[in-house]
Amino acid sequence: MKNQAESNSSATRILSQTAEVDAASVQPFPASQKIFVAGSQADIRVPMREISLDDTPTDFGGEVNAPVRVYDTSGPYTDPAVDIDVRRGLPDVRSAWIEARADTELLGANSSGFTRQRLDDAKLAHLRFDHARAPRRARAGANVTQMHYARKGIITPEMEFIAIRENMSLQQARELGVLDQQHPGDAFGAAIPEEITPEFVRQEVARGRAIIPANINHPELEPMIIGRNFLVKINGNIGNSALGSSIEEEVEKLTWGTRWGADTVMDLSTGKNIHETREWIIRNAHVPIGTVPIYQALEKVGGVAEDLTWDIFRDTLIEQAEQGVDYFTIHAGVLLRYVPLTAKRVTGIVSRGGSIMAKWCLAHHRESFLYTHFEDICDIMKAYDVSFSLGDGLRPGAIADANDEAQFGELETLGELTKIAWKHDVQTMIEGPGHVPMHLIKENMDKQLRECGEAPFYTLGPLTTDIAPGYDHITSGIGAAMIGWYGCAMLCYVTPKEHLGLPNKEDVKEGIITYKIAAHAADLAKGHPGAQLRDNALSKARFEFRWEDQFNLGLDPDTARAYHDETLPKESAKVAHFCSMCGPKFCSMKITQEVRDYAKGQEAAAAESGEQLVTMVDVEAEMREKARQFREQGAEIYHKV
Ligand SMILES: C[C@H]1O[C@@H](n2cnc3c(N)ncnc32)[C@H](O)[C@@H]1O
Ligand SMILES: Cc1ncc(COP(=O)(O)O)c(N)n1
Ligand code: MET
Ligand code: SF4
Ligand SMILES: [Zn+2]
Repeated sequence: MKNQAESNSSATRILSQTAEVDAASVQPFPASQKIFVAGSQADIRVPMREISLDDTPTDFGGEVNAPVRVYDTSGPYTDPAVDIDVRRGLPDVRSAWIEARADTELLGANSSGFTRQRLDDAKLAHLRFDHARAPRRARAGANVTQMHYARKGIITPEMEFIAIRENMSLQQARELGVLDQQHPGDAFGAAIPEEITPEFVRQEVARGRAIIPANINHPELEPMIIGRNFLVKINGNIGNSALGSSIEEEVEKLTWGTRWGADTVMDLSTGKNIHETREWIIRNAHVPIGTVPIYQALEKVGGVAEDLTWDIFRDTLIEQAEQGVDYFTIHAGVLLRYVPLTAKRVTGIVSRGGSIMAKWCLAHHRESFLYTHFEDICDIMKAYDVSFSLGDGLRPGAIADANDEAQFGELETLGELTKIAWKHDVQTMIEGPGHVPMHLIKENMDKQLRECGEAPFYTLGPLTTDIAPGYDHITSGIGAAMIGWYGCAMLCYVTPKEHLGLPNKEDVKEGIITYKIAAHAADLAKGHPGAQLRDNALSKARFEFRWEDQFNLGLDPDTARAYHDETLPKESAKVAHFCSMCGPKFCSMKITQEVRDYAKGQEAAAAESGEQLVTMVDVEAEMREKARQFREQGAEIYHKV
């Protein structure tokens, strides 16, 4: 793979002719089929992955195991019916829905001066994406946010798509009887319904408790939702830096990251050709894309924070909104009076956006233009439906700095800004820390819910200790699982390279899998309906020594299979009742099976002789349980589908 410097120097290499999709990102998942669940109109087709399972071996009962449907973030890349060409971009999902609302117009030209300048620059021809879309904007006076429609009582196709997606065929699973055991969970006051309906999605968006990041200029997007009463989501960060990476590598990180489960992706590029890199990313992204516009604005003023102006920033917002960015991180809560509160911190201000704004504020001795122009920013957001991700510019970057006055002062300001954004019907989530020891995490969640009127929280980790550089996906995965359980709606991943360097494609996968684990562990602990289905199926496959099913039901089948095969590569080992951990004589699950077989034989003999025995099965308890299940299912027959 070429780096940026190399690809710039090769005059013959024209990206719009040569770029190729990453081959690994378009492989089908093993034993999986891409299926689409239909909505109320033909063009609402909700993707899911269906994993088919082997029958249970006859010595375990010989039953058929129903296929398991899982949430699918991999998009058209794993759809055999779609011919992927990254030079053309992805198929259109939403344009007809957007047009049908009749409140937007296609523009004859881009509204951003910077965009027009880039398009006119002949020197950029070799980097340009050839199939840019004509920009769309709200008609004069119109507000095109999902929150605005929700508050008017309108259920959009996006909302219906999301309801089907979040339910993940839970209803079908219940009918098949595969969800016969799930722990109730403890959701700390979240209000997760038994079934997600389009009307529930609308209500949550209307009251600001959930957001649907979906810019009208990003019609390739498969709608998803971020909110405490929905499945916990994860974000993966990508993007170049001054010291490395190319457009192709970044598109590769995008497709690789969403393959493994990224629900949204942030392009945090700060290096060369930020505009062109983003164009390639968005046109090839079926997930929402977030950015931090102040990074590119700083690039435009040569990296001198004091030289930033509202005009440059405003043009950058419009430039990015017309490309299709779905959410903007805006560090508008960094107020002058909070900056001195960071003076005694161990690591000061670790947020890039936060440090840039702190510098500007001190240099001008004024509140930042992000704060003073906040309502002007709202006006731009609602003309394209870009969501706010209010940045935590003063988050702690060290365990010692957690939950300090600067951090919590900023959070209070973010609460005030949330209310202003909501006045404009602009969708809003709030960014959170950072480096926080476990016992101080819950206070972050509780304060955020209180200050920000339950707007979704979106946290970086948190990292629960500072002592493991090289393993910060783990130090932060621990905190992410905890805060997800407490009610955080989206977990921003941290890769093993955190604090050390720019993550590559492998780091992206490592970070995503770690965060899928954290998010799912949180869903389970919250008692999210249906969350335990996949666990139950995997545990059953494990106990029945269905090795292929155990691999295929996992988050990373490739690694699971490779680890198993490292010591027992032969095909015959795939039916063995042991693995190389304990070997055939010490396999506890095998011995359990022998205990059960033995007990069965004993019980039969005792029944004949009339002798009293300790039995494996409490017959009366079984009957009571069956009666309870029957009552429960009976109630569900009348549940509206
Ligand atoms: C806010 C967080 O964003 C991440 N971050 C910042 N820039 C990039 C990039 N180009 N690629 C991936 N992650 C990035 C870091 O992990 C940081 O902690
Ligand atoms: C969860 C999350 N992700 C990304 C950023 C942006 O980075 P920065 O604040 O360093 O500019 C952030 N503040 N919070
Ligand atoms: N690791 C830092 C943090 O915790 C960020 C460094 S890169 C902006 O937020
Ligand atoms: S990750 Fe590296 S460049 Fe970024 S703040 Fe930390 S030390 Fe500085
Ligand atoms: Zn850090």
